[in-house]
Amino acid sequence: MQDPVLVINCGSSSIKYALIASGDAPARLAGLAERLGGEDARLTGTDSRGERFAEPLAGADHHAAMAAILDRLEGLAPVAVGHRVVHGGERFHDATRLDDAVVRALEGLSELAPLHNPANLEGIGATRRLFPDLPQVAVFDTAFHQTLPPRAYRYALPEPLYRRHGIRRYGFHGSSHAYVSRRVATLSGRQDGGWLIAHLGNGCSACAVWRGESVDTSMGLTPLEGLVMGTRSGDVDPGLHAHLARRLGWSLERIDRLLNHESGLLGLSGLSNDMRRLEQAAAEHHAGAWLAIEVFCYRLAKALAALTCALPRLDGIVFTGGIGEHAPAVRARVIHQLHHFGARLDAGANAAIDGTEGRVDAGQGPELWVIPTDEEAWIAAETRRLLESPRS
Ligand SMILES: Nc1ncnc2c1ncn2[C@@H]1O[C@H](COP(=O)(O)OP(=O)(O)O)[C@@H](O)[C@H]1O
Ligand SMILES: CC(=O)OP(=O)(O)O
Ligand SMILES: [Mg+2]
Repeated sequence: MQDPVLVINCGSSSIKYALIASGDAPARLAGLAERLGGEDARLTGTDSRGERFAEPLAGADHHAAMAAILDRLEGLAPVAVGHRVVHGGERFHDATRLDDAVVRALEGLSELAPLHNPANLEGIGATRRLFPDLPQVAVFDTAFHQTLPPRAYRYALPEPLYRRHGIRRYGFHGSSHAYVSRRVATLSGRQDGGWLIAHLGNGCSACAVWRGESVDTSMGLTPLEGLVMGTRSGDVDPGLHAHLARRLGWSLERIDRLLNHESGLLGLSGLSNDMRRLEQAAAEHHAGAWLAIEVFCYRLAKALAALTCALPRLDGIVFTGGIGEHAPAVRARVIHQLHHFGARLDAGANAAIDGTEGRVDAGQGPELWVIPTDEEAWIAAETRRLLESPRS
């Protein structure tokens, strides 16, 4: 494996990793350490022979899980580590080499992405201790959205809140939107096109991309704005916060927990945050599961329709993320609700595609694509780009 970059995507209770070689068809080893901190923690992945493995990691924390991941890399020493960092705030516009001062600045941004940045910092701390001599790079979810114009990134709030406190829309999932928009431009041959990307994972966001640049997106100051997600509410009336505080005496922490952890698909269905589980339950006539899927799809279609305003021309729509890649019924519902844009699915192609790249429109209206995202490939490429640039 040539000059491999280790990519770390640290969540609150999981670490996704990939060791990605350089070259046109880069080899990779990848895996997932999940349920960290619990007795059922485990590490699963693919080894250098392409075989799947599963290893129990009972009680392991992030540091112990990182050590187990390194054991699995079988002596393939990385030349650098690239980290996903969700929030770069006003200060970080591009991939940045990590040192003590950058880590301190990232700690200061944690309150803007409380589900994500603290976990990203755990991963950074663990790998800096394990590899004190390797260059390490932060690749920000917010970086791709640096091209948003003011009309898209400003809230209708008094100007000093923006100028003095950085209260603006930042947007997230940038590595995914960047990777997928490059990929669809290549596959479709439309480098200059206008695209809508729907990234539908546990967190969900949509992005309008014109000529390769993000021009608007559904997430805002924090990764809570916009679409309905697994456990996050997405948009609610901003008056809800004051109402809950006055009527129910709820604290800010309680409201934060409600909107980040107890809402979305989970809150609507009363059953699960997992789309697979909801589709099964809906097939068995569970009313909450039906409603959750209906609200999820309607709100997504409405957001995509609104985002067309950011594009001089709509060439196509791309679905990605676990739900976007694997749930044909969700794609079908959303496209049906966008029929007045001329969007028409090929039902057979839509049903057949599952976790692979392909076009699913009926040959008229905007092109419709499914493209599996690869945030790790984007982060590895950005890490190399930074380290190979003359200024690094
Ligand atoms: N076959 C499937 N059908 C429907 N939903 C699926 C399927 N496979 C995965 N998903 C959904 O994808 C979501 C997780 O997306 P993923 O991109 O893996 O998450 P993360 O944001 O954690 O990377 C879950 O809601 C899961 O149910
Ligand atoms: C920003 C965000 O929502 O990330 P994730 O989908 O990994 O939760
Ligand atoms: Mg994700």
